Amino acid sequence: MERLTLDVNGAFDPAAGGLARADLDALAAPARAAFDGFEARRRAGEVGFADLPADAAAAEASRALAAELGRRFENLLVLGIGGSSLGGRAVLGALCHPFHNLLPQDRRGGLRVFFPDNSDPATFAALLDTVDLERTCFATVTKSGGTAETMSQHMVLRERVVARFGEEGYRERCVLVTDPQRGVLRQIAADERLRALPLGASIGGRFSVLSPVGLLPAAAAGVDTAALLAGAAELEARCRSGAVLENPALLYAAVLHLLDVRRGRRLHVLMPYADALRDLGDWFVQLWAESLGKNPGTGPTPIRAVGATDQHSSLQLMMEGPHDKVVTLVRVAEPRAELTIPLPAGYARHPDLAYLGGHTMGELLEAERRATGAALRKNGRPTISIELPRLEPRTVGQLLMFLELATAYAGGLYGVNAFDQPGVEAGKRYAQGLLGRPGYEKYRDELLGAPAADPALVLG
Ligand SMILES: O=P(O)(O)OC[C@H]1O[C@](O)(CO)[C@@H](O)[C@@H]1O
Repeated sequence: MERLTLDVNGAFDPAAGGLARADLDALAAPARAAFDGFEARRRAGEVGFADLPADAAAAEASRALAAELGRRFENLLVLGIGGSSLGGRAVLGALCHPFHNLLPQDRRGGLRVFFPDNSDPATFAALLDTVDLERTCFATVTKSGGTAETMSQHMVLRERVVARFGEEGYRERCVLVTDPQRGVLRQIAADERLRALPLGASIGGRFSVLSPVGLLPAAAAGVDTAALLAGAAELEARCRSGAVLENPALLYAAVLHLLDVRRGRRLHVLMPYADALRDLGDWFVQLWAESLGKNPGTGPTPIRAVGATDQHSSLQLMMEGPHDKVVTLVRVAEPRAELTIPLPAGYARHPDLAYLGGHTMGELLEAERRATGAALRKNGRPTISIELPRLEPRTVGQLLMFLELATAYAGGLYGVNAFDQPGVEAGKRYAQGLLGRPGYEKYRDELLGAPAADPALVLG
């Protein structure tokens, strides 16, 4: 069976300053409590992400809307930020051709999909000037409906589209994904008679990749979302035990937690040896950081890296810097494509290069992964290994659900609520005050009334 494998031996290696089995045994009861706590919230209907693979109606609605858009348009712009963008981007990165958007339509098998997830006008203006608006539709994705970055993009694009194609043309081009129960976008959907897919109240943004938030762009790009969800369901079914050695996501959460609190390894590096999982690293960073970084000063720091690229960048720090990191190395056993490295006649007499001849690039990447793991452990740095047989919708679905469940359990182990993000609100309030949002005057005044900066500390 094609399934994800987790190997935590590298976290128990004495040479790597790893854990003892007794550490894990001592965590059995807290791990079970974390599992039970999550399951209780799930049963109460508070936290719904683990049940998304079973939501056939949501999946079908996403597929149907994607198919409809695909018949009429060539480009899809996904307007969203954070969890309303990163999940879809991770799925497309993992499963589509690396240059999906550059391929001709007959080789793409779906729409071109863009994720302009920032309110940086330079990028957004360039994107709008580049795509053919006639052939472009857009999905405005925001659970709250009020995210300034997303809604600013929506309002800019809406104006252009209405100016060129009229209200009817706007209605054809714009779809929404939002919470059907609350938020201003729900009201706009009704007022403007826009098609909207629901994002249930129990699905937090960063846990929404298997909801219409991730499924709509994935289906639009041609990903087999049924297989993606089937893989997620398979992984969820493997995680129905509160016994740490019977539940892979619970074991992963437990080992990372123990390495933090017992060994001071509070920087958690996720390092896939596959370019296709680069964006998944960004998705994981939001998942782990927003879920676990909570008052009062709790939480590990997630870091994303990519092998072998980061062997020539941050690896030096991981290898010899502070003993505060654990590296999860992700292997994809069978690369999507393979290239044999030829040995030109003139190179054979250079032993520094000749050894490469006849190997495949996949063999090189795999040797680097094995070697880097071994070197890290020998240097006193613990590692964890995750392996996928290959990158396909089922295995990627497994990986997504694995990391989501691990995050939920880790919340219990750290004693924090993994499903809120109060810390991001303070900055939003100040920004909205500066922009003149009614009711936010006191935040503007507080910001502008802050003690004057010391000019001696400003150079330039
Ligand atoms: O989907 P929304 O409500 O626009 O939120 C976008 C993102 O903003 C946050 O609320 C804060 O960064 C994230 O949790 C969320 O994924």
